[in-house]
Amino acid sequence: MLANISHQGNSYKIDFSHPLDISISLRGDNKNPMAWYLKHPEIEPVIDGDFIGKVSKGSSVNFNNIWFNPHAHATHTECVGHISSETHTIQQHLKTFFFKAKLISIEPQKKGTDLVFTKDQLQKKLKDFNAEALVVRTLPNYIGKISKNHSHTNWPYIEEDAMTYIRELGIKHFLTDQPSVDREKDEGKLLAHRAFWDYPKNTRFDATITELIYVPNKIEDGDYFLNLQPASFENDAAPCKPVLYKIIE
Ligand SMILES: N[C@@H](CC(=O)c1ccccc1NC=O)C(=O)O
Repeated sequence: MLANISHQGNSYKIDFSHPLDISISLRGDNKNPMAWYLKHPEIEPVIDGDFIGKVSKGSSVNFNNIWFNPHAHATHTECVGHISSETHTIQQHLKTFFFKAKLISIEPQKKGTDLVFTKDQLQKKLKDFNAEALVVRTLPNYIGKISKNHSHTNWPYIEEDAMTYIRELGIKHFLTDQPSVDREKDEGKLLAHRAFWDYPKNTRFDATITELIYVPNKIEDGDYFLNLQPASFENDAAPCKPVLYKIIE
């Protein structure tokens, strides 16, 4: 199914029959990715007296409860409500779901004991940037990311001035394969989150950060359209299935 898209004075063609899924599918065992010191999600049949919600145990339907945390376990999209004292939900603030996007791959730089994404690295990759969404794939990239336990790993993070640069480029939606854009243990500073949303000075309520994506190596760096579709939750963050579409012409 082909679509012709007019976007800011330009025409593009994409093929809806070739989606490039960059989400991680959530599972109820320790092969699910984990962060923030939680154990893995649970997907278990409802048990109520003699009833077990499992066809193989005599029920007419499979009927599971699911326990998970969007920030710790799922490809998830968050709004400024993640760091604000007032309540803001992703459902309230994200109202459109299709964006021009750029995918770049960056190997973070060593800085003391940390690995960081710098402004300089971004500037080199985003010279003639013209999109609403930026997807950053961390190098090295490997399939083990879909079942990694990130807790206590001090993952790579975005430096504050690099995130300010991202905001100043007008990027509304930022996607990363890390559990956070900030340092794992940062005494609650959350400098990159604050810089991205410009919180609390000039808050960008319609801007989002999507974390814990996985971009398979077969997807090349370049320009795409992005369908960013968090599930409808009245919460600061919701599980999400971001999907890229290659621009054919
Ligand atoms: N880096 C913060 C902690 C933090 O961001 C956090 C801690 C527990 C659960 C979730 C967190 N952030 C999630 O997106 C800190 O060190 O205080």
